[in-house]
Amino acid sequence: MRSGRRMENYSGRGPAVPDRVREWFGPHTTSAADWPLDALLLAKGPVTVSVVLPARDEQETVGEIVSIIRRDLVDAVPLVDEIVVVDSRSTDATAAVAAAAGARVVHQDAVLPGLPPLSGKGEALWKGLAASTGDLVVFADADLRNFGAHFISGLLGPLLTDPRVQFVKGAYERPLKGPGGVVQRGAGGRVTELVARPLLNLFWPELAGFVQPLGGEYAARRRVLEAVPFVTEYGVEFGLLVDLLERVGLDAMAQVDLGSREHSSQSIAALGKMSGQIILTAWSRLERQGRLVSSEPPATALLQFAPDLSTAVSDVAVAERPPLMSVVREAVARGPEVKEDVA
Ligand SMILES: O=c1ccn([C@@H]2O[C@H](COP(=O)(O)OP(=O)(O)O[C@H]3O[C@H](CO)[C@@H](O)[C@H](O)[C@H]3O)[C@@H](O)[C@H]2O)c(=O)[nH]1
Ligand SMILES: O=C(O)[C@H](O)COP(=O)(O)O
Repeated sequence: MRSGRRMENYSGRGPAVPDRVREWFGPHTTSAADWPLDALLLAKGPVTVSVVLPARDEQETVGEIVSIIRRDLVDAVPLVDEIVVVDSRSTDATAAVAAAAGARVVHQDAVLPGLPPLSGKGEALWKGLAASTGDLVVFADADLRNFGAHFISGLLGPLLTDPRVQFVKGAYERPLKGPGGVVQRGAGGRVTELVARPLLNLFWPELAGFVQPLGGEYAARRRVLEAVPFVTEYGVEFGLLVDLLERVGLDAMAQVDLGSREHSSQSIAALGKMSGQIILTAWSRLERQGRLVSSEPPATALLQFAPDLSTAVSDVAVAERPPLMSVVREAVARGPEVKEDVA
């Protein structure tokens, strides 16, 4: 593995970074600039790469993202072999825009149609995994507003050059657009900072060195992704980190600094629901790991208040898809036709 970044402390006081995290961070954290395209192409050989973009109502951004990947990583250099957009029940022109830009579009509910449909981002990713074929799979959100090809090539660097690496997560600075469009550097990622990072530090401190544990840009070897469950909704990234830690160990996980990442922010109410889904995902992993024994399952209804104190109740329950490998094995045992793509 390349030599990476040193971990800097904000101040010398207070509790120290755990040795395990500090030792991991340096050699396992690189920057996109460390992975030039010519070096990646040399390393690629016969390995195939799929980019999978989950998209629900992303007609404003998905076209440009697909076009950039096509132009820079398919036409200019043969780094990416397929671009799959998973249309996640969009009600806008996402599917048409993505197809016009050169992606293969699959509809979330049309992949593995024999299974009862589930919902949310985790389901879109799992279906995208089923509908794609590359040895390496790169996931990226379809709502990025400052997308560049380095988001994809950077994530591929450690996987193409080091056989020990199984999973690579994007790291970045996240600006937040506040009232009046004023951009605050480093203020984005509110669920990350208020929910996910504290949960990880408290219960899976080995994962504390991941700069953006919830980020939607990450890549992995197909065989590893097919061997772990996918939590539905917005629990998917948290669940994958915890499950992959258990399956492959921290030293097979890496991160790459991709610079700055801008996306379309959701409302506080929507982020509250996302937080509920992440907390329930953490709960499920604590239970599964035998670290929490409860007499009753958590409630899954979230009551929220508007400024006029009117109320809304939503269900923040998450479900789970089993490792894709087990589903494909079962389907093969049953007979042909496991996948269907509908453009
Ligand atoms: O039902 C859904 C919901 C979202 N998406 C897509 O998933 C991506 C990320 O969704 P978004 O609503 O933009 O999530 P964020 O508010 O940005 O949430 C952050 O935190 C989430 C929880 O970890 C991660 O899933 C996201 O990738 C990460 O950007 C986008 O392309 C969406 O179109 C779907 O495909 N189906
Ligand atoms: O990852 C997160 O924490 C959520 O997507 C919220 O991000 P935001 O605060 O940048 O909107």
